[in-house]
Formats: sequence, C-alpha cells, structure tokens
Amino acid sequence: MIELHKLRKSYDGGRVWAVDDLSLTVRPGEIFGFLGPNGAGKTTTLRMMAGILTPDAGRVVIDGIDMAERPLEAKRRIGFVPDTPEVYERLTGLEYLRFLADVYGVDARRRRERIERLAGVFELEPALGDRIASYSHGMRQKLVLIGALLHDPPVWILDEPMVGLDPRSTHELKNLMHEHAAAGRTVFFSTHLLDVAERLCHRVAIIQKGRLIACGTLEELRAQAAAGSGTLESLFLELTHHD
Ligand SMILES: Nc1ncnc2c1ncn2[C@@H]1O[C@H](COP(=O)(O)OP(=O)(O)OP(=O)(O)O)[C@@H](O)[C@H]1O
Repeated sequence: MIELHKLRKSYDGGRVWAVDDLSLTVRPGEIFGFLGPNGAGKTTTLRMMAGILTPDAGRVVIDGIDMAERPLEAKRRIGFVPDTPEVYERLTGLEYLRFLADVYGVDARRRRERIERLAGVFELEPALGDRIASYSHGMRQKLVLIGALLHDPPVWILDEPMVGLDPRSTHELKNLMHEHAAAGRTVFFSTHLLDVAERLCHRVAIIQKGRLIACGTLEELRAQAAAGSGTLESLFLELTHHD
C-alpha cells in the first residue's frame, strides 16, 4: 500500500513547483498507472516515493511506514526502478546483482533462486557473465528491473519500466505485474504508453503541472470527461488540454 499526503516539491528555490499538493492512495492488489505530459512531475513524485528526494511538504507512507520517520524500513519494502538507471559499467551483470543482494541482505539460496527466475524470465542469463559496459539499453533496463525485484519487495515503484524493452520482455513484465498484484501486493508505475495502461491498470492517475487532475478506473475517468465513452488516450488528450 502506498499513501501520498499533500506532497509538494519545488526546484530552484521555489520558482518551479514540480509537484503541488499531491494526495493519492494505492491499495494492496492494485496495478496503478501514473500518467501525465512531459514535465508534469511524475519522476519527481516517484523519486519522493522511493525516498531519494525529500519532499518540501507532505508525507509518503509505504505499507503504513512513514518514509521520513523510518526511511530504512520503508525503503526495504520498495523495489524502485528509476527512469535513467545508474549501473556500474565495470561490473558483470551477475556481480551487480550479487552486490544488490548483499545490500538488501538476501541470503545465498534465495538470491540464486531469484536471479535464476528473473534472469530466466527476461532471457538475460547468457549475458550475466559479461560486463555491463557491453550491454544494450534494453539489457541494462532488464538488469535494473531484476536488481530492483531481487529482494522480493511488496511495493513496486517503476519509472517508465517498459522503455527499451523488447515485446517479449514487455509481455513478461506485464505478467510479473499481474502476478504481484494478484498476490495482494502493489504495483505503481509511470508510463506514456496509454494503451498499455488502459489494459493493465486497475486505476490510473493523471497529473499536469504537478497537480492531480484525474484519478480512478477508466469508467470513473470517463465520467469526469465530456466525451464520456472514449479510450484512455482520448480522455488523456481531453483532460490535459493546453491552457
Ligand atoms: N533537477 C531539477 N532542477 C530543476 N527543475 C527540475 C529538475 N527536475 C525536474 N525539474 C522540473 O520539474 C518539473 C517536473 O519534472 P519531472 O521530471 O518530474 O516530470 P515528468 O513528468 O517525469 O516528465 P517526463 O514525462 O518528461 O519524464 C519540470 O518542470 C522539470 O523541468
């Protein structure tokens, strides 16, 4: 479960409000899509949710744990995939995953199982012995995903996780998301892929200029819009119209 209470974040000493009074709750068992135009504040929100950026005001609560009060406990419950992942180029894929397993205290048997399963799903096993410097963009994205999910966190926070993935890996990631939510856990991800969000998500939120402008199921969003029967794409275009 994720709760955001009146989150605010500015850059440049308050000249830009990247996120402004954002509140929402993502329930256990939900796949939740976070949508918005470029520069709307999605990455800033996700980075605050993951405890990487400190909000100017408001609270992030993960499974009942306040990020500001108990950051280590809250972060342990999160698998976070950033939009531009930093990886250690000199390590092999396997060394990188072992390093993360050490950080998260995943024991030897469990890490073997998880690496085998996830690298198998994303067909990255043959490359795990190679240096990350030799990886393609998509291979890096897969490695970062595997690393983020290695400690089997209950709450997934993924910033545009499908960017760079090939169709099979995208399909497998969607399956993993379904499986995770079906087990009563939580998936929160940002995306520009509205057709994917429409099919995959139980609920979505749309933000614009840091403010929540719509939140709910597709039916609930349709009820908010003038053209009441449209696709998520047409709703998005209508709701995020220019001033
Ligand atoms: N480090 C920074 N310094 C100053 N302004 C920033 C910084 N990071 C983001 N911003 C500004 O904050 C706002 C929100 O940016 P953010 O990256 O959160 O948007 P986004 O919704 O993730 O965009 P995109 O879809 O393009 O990835 C934008 O106006 C952006 O210019």
